Amino acid sequence: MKKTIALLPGDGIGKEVVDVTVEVLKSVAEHFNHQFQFNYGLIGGDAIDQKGNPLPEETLEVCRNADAIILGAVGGPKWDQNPVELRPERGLLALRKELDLFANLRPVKTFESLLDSSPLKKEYVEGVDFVIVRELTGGLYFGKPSERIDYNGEEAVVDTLFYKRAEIERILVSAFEIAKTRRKHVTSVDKANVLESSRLWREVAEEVGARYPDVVLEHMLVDNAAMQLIRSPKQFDVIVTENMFGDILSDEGSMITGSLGMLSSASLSSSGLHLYEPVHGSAPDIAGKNIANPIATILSAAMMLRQSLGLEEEAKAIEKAVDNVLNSGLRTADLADGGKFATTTEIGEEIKNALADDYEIINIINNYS
Ligand SMILES: NC(=O)c1ccc[n+]([C@@H]2O[C@H](COP(=O)([O-])OP(=O)(O)OC[C@H]3O[C@@H](n4cnc5c(N)ncnc54)[C@H](O)[C@@H]3O)[C@@H](O)[C@H]2O)c1
Ligand SMILES: CC(C)[C@H](C(=O)O)[C@@H](O)C(=O)O
Ligand SMILES: [Mg+2]
Repeated sequence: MKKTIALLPGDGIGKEVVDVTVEVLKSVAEHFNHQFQFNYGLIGGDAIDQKGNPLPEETLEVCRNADAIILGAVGGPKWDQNPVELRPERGLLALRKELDLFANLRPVKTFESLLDSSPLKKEYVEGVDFVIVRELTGGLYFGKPSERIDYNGEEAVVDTLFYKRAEIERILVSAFEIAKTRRKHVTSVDKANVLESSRLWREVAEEVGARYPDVVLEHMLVDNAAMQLIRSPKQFDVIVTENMFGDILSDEGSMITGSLGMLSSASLSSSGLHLYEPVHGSAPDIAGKNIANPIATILSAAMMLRQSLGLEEEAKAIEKAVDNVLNSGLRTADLADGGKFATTTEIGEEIKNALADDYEIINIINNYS
């Protein structure tokens, strides 16, 4: 199979984790006889420095001509004082909007070998398996006005939480469709006791829910949801929520697995061109040290193989290799609890080795069948 993958490493550890992920994908391509063409694009701070624009037109073209997109992360202190249109995050938001990447899936699933790495007690995290379906192209992130204003001579500021009914409906439909393939339970998270946007959200959730009689719909206020994620995370199957609530709850959810460096994501569009990225950011505090955990990005690549390229066996091979490496006790610093740790590139190498062992087994089985 011949496929084109757009690579947008971005800033900070984004580059380090994407580099390692590409090596893993090359190994998969070689062994499963695929041709992956990797086309790079600039985004974020790097793009501002080189092109004066956090999302240059060339990058959009690279994405539009690809079968799928992998992104590292954007941002860093170097650009934090820039005017809003020259902030790295603007590049990512513009990309999400341009490509209509409205459904952000963030699976939170614990790994047996990492049960002791979570700050939560083992009995609370064992068996946790839910997915956050985060609306990604609306809400507070995109509503206008969003600006500083003069309010009767006083400095003031306004951000706008804006949703069209259809935008709420399509993300809820996505959540229910996903729930149908899982444990058939949707928790719709909102702040309906305060926000009008949440009251419309709840109304639409009820309407969409009625079309899925086999799926249980539950509403939960976001402050309670933040608490329930820690108190009893196993109760969740599919959490669907608006853009900013999803951003916050997914970073919180990541700690159930032990580290933000473990959480992968897929941003799905209406057009079929999807983007895959770790949930974490550019981590300026550890950038350039070769100590970042690349697993979130590697698992995002597995999601890409499954969802965008239809390569289920290859996706499973990566997930199994990650599992094997973690089972062997190897950890990046974020999971090593102050003990001995492996570097970003070492983890990548070990995942490639684990893949190679797996291919060998596949070959042996094929030769005997
Ligand atoms: N999708 C994205 O591109 C994205 C996401 C979040 C934040 N950001 C940007 O990243 C910059 C830094 O933001 P932040 O520090 O709040 O969030 P962050 O996610 O970059 O880092 C938060 C903490 O988690 C650690 N961490 C994150 N990923 C890790 C990994 N793979 N391995 C080990 N440790 C990891 C970091 O070292 C840091 O201590 C900001 O400019 C922000 O806008 C970008
Ligand atoms: C960098 C930032 C714009 C982004 C977001 O808030 O969506 C990030 O935190 C994420 O979770 O992907
Ligand atoms: Mg975030």
